[in-house]
Amino acid sequence: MIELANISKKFGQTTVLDNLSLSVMPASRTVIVGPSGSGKTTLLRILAGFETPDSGRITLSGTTLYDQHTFIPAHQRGIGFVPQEGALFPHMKVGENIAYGLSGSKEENRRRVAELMELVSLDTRLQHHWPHEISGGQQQRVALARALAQEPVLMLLDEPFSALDTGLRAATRKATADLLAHAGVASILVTHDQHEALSFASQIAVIREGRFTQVGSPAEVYSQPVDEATALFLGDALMFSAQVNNGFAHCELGVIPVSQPQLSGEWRVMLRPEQIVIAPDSGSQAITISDVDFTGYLSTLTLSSPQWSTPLQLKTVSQQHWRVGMPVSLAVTGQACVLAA
Ligand SMILES: Nc1ncnc2c1ncn2[C@@H]1O[C@H](COP(=O)(O)OP(=O)(O)OP(=O)(O)O)[C@@H](O)[C@H]1O
Repeated sequence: MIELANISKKFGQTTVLDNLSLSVMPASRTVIVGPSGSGKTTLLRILAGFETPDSGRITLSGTTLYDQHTFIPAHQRGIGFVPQEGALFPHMKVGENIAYGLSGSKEENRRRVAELMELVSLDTRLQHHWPHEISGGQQQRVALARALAQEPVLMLLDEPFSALDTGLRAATRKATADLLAHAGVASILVTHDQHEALSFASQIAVIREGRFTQVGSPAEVYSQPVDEATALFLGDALMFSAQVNNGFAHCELGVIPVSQPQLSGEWRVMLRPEQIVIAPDSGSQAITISDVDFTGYLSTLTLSSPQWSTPLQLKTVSQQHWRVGMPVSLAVTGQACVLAA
């Protein structure tokens, strides 16, 4: 539905976006995730029409929004934009904020505002409040309702939940995802929070230094990251040097099947911590717990073995019976991922 092809952008001498291409399907949820300064906001602003790229092409449902000869301005793109906090006009009441840009009669607009407030689960009585009189989560819903009022086919969300505390953030994120799915609106969410990315997305695009390092489903990008930086960006990971052949990695943890059986040679391989099962074991394996860092639901165990060059740190669900000095055995479930770099 929206296609970006070879989008590049420089600010002065600095390349901020470097030849980015991406396809977003109708009614899908794409998340662009990457560290601070990697170009996420710049890309969203280019899509919205607030910024012009230096080269490339953007099309929406077959219509060219940008190329060397075309620039469709923001208000004609049919794209909604919900920025970070502070999105509401402070001098307008909630209802006026939502109605901003509606072109119907007073009565029609009043009805539409009420409909939109219901859609985003806001009490319609709040329309008479000033933005500063409502909570951060409610303000974000107002911003979303205002963007939905334009009936966009694509919604751009620039870290819209970042000012909310953890519980409200997860609830608002879920409500927004459900709402957009119900309305059949495709969305592109920008975040530097990996949990948010994995939870919201049907497609994740990982961006680093203005380039997409990987685009895929959350499960794919999480379990099959292309490189160490992408692996670590999306969650805890254990990396090992391994000799790979015939579909197996031979490493300090033993012999583990790999997900890319066509590869052979010396590689780094990755496991997610939940792939490792720890059991008390006084047998011959001689792995011992040398430290337990208890943080509630999760603990970080330091595990040592005379056969290993360095101890292994493993974040895992806490167990009461763990003690320093305890002998354990490890079992690996699933496949290790061979990392390209
Ligand atoms: N208008 C501008 N003029 C000059 N440089 C800019 C401009 N806008 C952004 N930049 C630079 O472009 C780079 C990418 O910025 P951008 O805001 O797109 O990153 P981001 O990934 O959204 O970061 P964050 O997660 O911190 O919001 C940064 O180095 C930033 O300083």
